Amino acid sequence: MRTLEVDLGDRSYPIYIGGDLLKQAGAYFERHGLTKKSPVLIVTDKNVAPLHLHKVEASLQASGYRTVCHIVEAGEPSKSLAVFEQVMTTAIENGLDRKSSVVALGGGVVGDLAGFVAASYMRGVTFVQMPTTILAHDSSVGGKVAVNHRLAKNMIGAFYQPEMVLYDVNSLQTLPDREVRAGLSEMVKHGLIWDEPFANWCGDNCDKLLALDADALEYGLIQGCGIKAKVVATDEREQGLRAILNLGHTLGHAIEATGGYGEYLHGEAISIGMAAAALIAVHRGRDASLYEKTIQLLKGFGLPTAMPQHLKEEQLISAMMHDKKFTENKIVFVLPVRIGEVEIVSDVMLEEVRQVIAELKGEGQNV
Ligand SMILES: O=C(O)C(=O)C[C@@H](O)[C@H](O)[C@H](O)COP(=O)(O)O
Ligand SMILES: [Zn+2]
Repeated sequence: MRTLEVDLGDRSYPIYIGGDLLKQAGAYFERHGLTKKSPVLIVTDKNVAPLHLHKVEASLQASGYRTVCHIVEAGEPSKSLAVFEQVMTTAIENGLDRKSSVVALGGGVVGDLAGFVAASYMRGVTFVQMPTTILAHDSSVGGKVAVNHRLAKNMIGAFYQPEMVLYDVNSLQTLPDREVRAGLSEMVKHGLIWDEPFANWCGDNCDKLLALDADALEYGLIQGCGIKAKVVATDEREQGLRAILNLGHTLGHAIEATGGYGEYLHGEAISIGMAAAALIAVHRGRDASLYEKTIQLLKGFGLPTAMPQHLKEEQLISAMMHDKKFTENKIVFVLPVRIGEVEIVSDVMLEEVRQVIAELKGEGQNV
């Protein structure tokens, strides 16, 4: 088991990464001094519940905790205000109080939803992240919690840090192939924004990662979480540096919203977004090899890098304009400088984006 620290002063917290941690949930709760007098709400989804819920419940109950569960539909549509209200109802009806904890057992959707419940219930209760996907190595660290609005992704939310992240890597072994690839998209992103050797390592170990080789996976997750933890510790509330974690997300979020939040997984959408960012950078004078290397890396993981034909340019542009990254009439883009380094730019013109959308449509479908 490895422990990484997200260093945020008196709100610092550990990320525990290792095997069979869900079965030890009760011991970790005790280690963190979480009270046994108040109920614990576990939020999970219909895919994760049959696989992992019993382990967490059994462990917490064996340690003397009273647990309550709320199981949502799997998938992005559960990140909605309607589902948020349903989880709140469960919390109220089961007598959660200010000393209660909310556990997110699942991937990014469950983490963001449960985190926003934790941040809002009685103005904030203890939040514990138990990620069960590769993608969640990114989303479970850093405290961004939110639900979506029909018009734009993650529009209603908060910065709310967890008490701990309990990352049981064994839980990844049952992930469907599509989820594996989509999760690795965020891992590749961490290499692209921060660490060229790690980006190269991802490329070299693509087959092992896709085959869920335990050692490769654990190494990749430790590196990815480590990069994320460093960036968040430097700029918790995204006043500057933290925006680099948004590589691929400007267009990526627009693709998710335009696709109705059901068509593309987050990791797939940001893969196309990362290809777009690299192409914009090349149009602005970076070496063409930057785009080639980026898409080679993404394609190695079977990730899409072409813009789906049926997504209308105007709808994508309009979705981008509703995004948080649109301020003072400018769209903020994270653009690669080279592999392992990015810059945050706010002077990308709509014409440049239109051109790239058109060019990436010409790439054909390559999922
Ligand atoms: O933690 C961050 O900061 C990120 O940007 C990580 C992203 O991968 C993640 O998808 C995040 O939720 C996007 O945040 P948003 O502020 O653009 O909604
Ligand atoms: Zn993301």
